[in-house]
Amino acid sequence: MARITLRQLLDHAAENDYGVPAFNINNMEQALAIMDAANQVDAPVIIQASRGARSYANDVMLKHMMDAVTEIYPHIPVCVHLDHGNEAATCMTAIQAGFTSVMMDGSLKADGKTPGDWTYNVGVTKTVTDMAHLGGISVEGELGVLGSLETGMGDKEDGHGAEGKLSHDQLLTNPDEAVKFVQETKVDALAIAMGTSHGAYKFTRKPDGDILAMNVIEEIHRKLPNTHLVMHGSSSVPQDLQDIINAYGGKMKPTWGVPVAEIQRGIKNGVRKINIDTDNRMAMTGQIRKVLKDNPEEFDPRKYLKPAMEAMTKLCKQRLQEFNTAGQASKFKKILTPADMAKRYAKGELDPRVA
Ligand SMILES: O=C(CO)COP(=O)(O)O
Ligand SMILES: O=C[C@H](O)COP(=O)(O)O
Ligand SMILES: [Zn+2]
Ligand SMILES: [Zn+2]
Repeated sequence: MARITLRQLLDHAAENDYGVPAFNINNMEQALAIMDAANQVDAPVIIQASRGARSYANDVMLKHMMDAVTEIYPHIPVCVHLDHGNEAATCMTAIQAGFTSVMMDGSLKADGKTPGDWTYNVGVTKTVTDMAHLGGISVEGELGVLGSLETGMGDKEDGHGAEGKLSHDQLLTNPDEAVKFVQETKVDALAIAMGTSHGAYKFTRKPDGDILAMNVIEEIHRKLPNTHLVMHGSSSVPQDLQDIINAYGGKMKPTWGVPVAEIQRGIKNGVRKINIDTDNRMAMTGQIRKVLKDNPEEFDPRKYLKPAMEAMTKLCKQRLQEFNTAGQASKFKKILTPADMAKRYAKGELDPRVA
């Protein structure tokens, strides 16, 4: 049983200079596809479920799927993480369901739409870290609001995201505030805003520094060299996946995602968790479209879900290799339980170290 906390996993990643992709799941096929990839390349992995995933699949189903994958692949450390918790209660019920890590996204209020101010964000995030750490569970916070530096619009493409126009100050995490935020909340990982957004339509052109502000990450890393940084909205939206979808009846508009090279630059500068959902959605959908178009007589779901899973495994494997996560699973000597981690928090061993 190798369910690992985010904190232990990212501490290992920092010591060994790699990043860990956090892939979203909603169903068995996605869970199996991720684990197949992690197993093939000996990588630890983060599997995350959003509020939408929890209501789609049911917490009990998710809990047992996570038990199942750790039983099938006992040698692969798996962190089970809540993506974009909107309030303390959402985080606590995830912990009850067996998650080893939660995101309290206080950059937005509980409605998941209205930007939260400093006092709100620090308050709600600290409430969650205080409680979660007592049980040894890790917490990711977010400072800065995800959205486009091209248009100034928040990202509400998939339901969770700011509505309307945002200022440059909101769209770019302030490095000095990041230091204060980590000190006050004691989060284990910090998600930051620098121009990425959720979904497929991130950039209207190949991003440069004006619209994907990687320099902000570098500056935050200089001030917070010991804090694990998180990049959300980090799908690369590969052209070949857009082409497959469009070749088989899809209608995706031209778009750009986050180039892998920019993520690799982030990993050199403290980025340890990289959130990817859209690329996997596209990989699966492309294959489903292809099978159904090529074989209109087909109605056995396994006939299209199997190639969909294979395409997702291929994508996950590629990212695990590109982020140097591959080869790291067998390096873990001991997986600490949440109870072990709770003792470490209580002793102050895991308090933020601010330069
Ligand atoms: O950030 C994400 C989940 O929190 C996913 O981002 P993408 O939409 O770029 O895959
Ligand atoms: O926001 C991140 C992921 O893409 C999850 O999306 P979702 O809320 O539609 O499940
Ligand atoms: Zn999303
Ligand atoms: Zn996200």
